[in-house]
Amino acid sequence: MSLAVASPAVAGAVVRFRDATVGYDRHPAVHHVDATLAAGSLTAVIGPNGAGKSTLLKAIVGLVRPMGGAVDVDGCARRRIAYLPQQAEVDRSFPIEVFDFVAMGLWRRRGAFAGFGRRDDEAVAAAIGAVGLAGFERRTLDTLSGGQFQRVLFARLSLQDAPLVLLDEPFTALDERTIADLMAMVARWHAEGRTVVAVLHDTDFVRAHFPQALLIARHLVAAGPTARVLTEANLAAARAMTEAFDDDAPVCSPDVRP
Ligand SMILES: Nc1ncnc2c1ncn2[C@@H]1O[C@H](COP(=O)(O)OP(=O)(O)OP(=O)(O)O)[C@@H](O)[C@H]1O
Repeated sequence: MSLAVASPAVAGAVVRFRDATVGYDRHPAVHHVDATLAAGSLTAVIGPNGAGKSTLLKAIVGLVRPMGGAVDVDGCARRRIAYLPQQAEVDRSFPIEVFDFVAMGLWRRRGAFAGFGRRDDEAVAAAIGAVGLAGFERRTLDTLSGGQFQRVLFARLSLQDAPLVLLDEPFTALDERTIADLMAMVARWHAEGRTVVAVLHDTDFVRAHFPQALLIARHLVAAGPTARVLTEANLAAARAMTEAFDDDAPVCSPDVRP
């Protein structure tokens, strides 16, 4: 399997959280976040269950609007962001073949009504081959294993050629080989200059592979170089903050800080 497909350098996007409070039905899930993800950075978002990690990614994509402050993306139109939701949120009962599903990555880039030429077919086949699934082109999604389906999702993401890639728990329930292959793709996107953000739970894995980290527990605990963020003191603070959080708390005033 070859993952070493050369690509030209890409200008990565910049993400800025400016006193951002984001939530649902006027109940904040994550409060007053100030942080910047630099162009070309590779950042892990880490924190306990319910800390607001997925909510932060949805705010970047524009699926959830900030209730206070702002979440700005420079250098990538929101529709061009390559976003991988948690597996549980992806419906694969739709009867579509692997080839056509991966080809949707090109549509995201060019618009649904652009013509499809031979070079596009070759690009789709190459993306499927690059994730080790050559020969699976005509299989329908519902016949794939969980790991194979995740590879298909990565193939589609790679065709989007996006300046900003957001991955929500991309390695959950995968074997070591699949994690290594997909992490190699993430590292390559980073090397190409893209800005990459991944929600992860495994702190050792983050220390080994992610130079930047953002630790949240309903509030921002720390952001910056991973070694300075993932300290025992910060991780304990994150646990304590989540345990203290009251899900039935009244609507947050954007002016009140913790
Ligand atoms: N669609 C929604 N409507 C209402 N509340 C929601 C919605 N999605 C998430 N929440 C709430 O927002 C809070 C943060 O959820 P979020 O999914 O962002 O956490 P997370 O850090 O990604 O958690 P996990 O590690 O368990 O995936 C939780 O209290 C959750 O119940």
